[in-house]
Amino acid sequence: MGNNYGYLPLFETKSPGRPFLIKLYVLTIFVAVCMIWVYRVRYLPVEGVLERWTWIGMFFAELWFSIYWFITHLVRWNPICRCTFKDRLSQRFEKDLPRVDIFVCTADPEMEPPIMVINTVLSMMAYDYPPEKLSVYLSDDGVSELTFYAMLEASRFSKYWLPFCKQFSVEPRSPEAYFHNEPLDDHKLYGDMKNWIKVTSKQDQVSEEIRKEHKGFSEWDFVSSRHDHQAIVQILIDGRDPLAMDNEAQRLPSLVYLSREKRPRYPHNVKARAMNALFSCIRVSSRISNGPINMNVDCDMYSNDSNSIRDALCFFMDEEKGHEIG
Ligand SMILES: O=c1ccn([C@@H]2O[C@H](COP(=O)(O)OP(=O)(O)O[C@H]3O[C@H](CO)[C@@H](O)[C@H](O)[C@H]3O)[C@@H](O)[C@H]2O)c(=O)[nH]1
Ligand SMILES: [Mn+2]
Repeated sequence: MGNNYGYLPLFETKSPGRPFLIKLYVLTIFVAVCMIWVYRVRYLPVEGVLERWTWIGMFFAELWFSIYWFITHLVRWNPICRCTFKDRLSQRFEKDLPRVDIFVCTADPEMEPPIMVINTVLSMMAYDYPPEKLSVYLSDDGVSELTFYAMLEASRFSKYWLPFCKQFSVEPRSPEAYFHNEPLDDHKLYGDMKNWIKVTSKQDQVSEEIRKEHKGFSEWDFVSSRHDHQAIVQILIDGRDPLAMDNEAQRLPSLVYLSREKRPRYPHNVKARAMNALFSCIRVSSRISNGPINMNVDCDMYSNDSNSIRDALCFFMDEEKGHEIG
């Protein structure tokens, strides 16, 4: 590492070029656009104030759209693509890969149903990355007991889902997306979990039986409202604990539920403040995993490629060109 003798890059920048016919097509439109400008300037009406100003108005509208069109095609004229070499990343850095903290944000259990949120969370937990170096945090601005319950279910389901993904190279690793076209009866575990969450969502409160399953539910005894409550941090899976294992006896990534403190009269600045609670000096993650690489996703965006972290690290960790991009 760091020894540039026999250095092989972790990524490559290629120019696929733009086919000649597309370039020709764009050029013909460009010539046509120029002819419209010439026409507008040459045939400006000399009589009639209204006609004259309408003509000038049309000219400026066309000018504005042509500039927009021109800029759009200028940036597409010579496209480039970047390819990563994940095998080289593994060879050089597998033992020294950095810890990665992933933050998923949610804010409203009605607009962002907990089953969707945990599908995003599960797809992040299932990244192809050393589990002891991966932590997934859910920031819940809706301070919803139901979302916490769904996270508890997800922590249990992950013990089956993660080894299943690895064994069968599942893509994408969101269970809902993967089982999309298949009857849920064939995937009983996921079907059961989904049903439980659905049934619980229909009730006003999480039942007493469920509340007994985790001490974290007691936090909700002190929640006055969505805008008035203490900070809640619950570590559902502690990846630092070597005994946190899936059902194939492999280590699991950390899974943390967080709802930042909110009090009336204090602005809570939507997602931005939630990110501060996660990232800044009072950063919750710094006390748990403190990963130098952080990633943020909205709860409605599951990962559709289990190699995304490794792809990103190829850009960050390339010894010679990494600083140009990462
Ligand atoms: O008080 C809040 C409000 C929202 N969110 C979360 O922030 C994300 C984005 O909010 P949303 O209202 O869904 O905005 P979108 O237009 O879907 O999101 C785009 O626009 C946002 C604001 O420009 C960016 O922050 C997002 O990354 C980007 O995907 C969602 O996960 C929300 O759950 C919070 O965490 N706390
Ligand atoms: Mn959104």
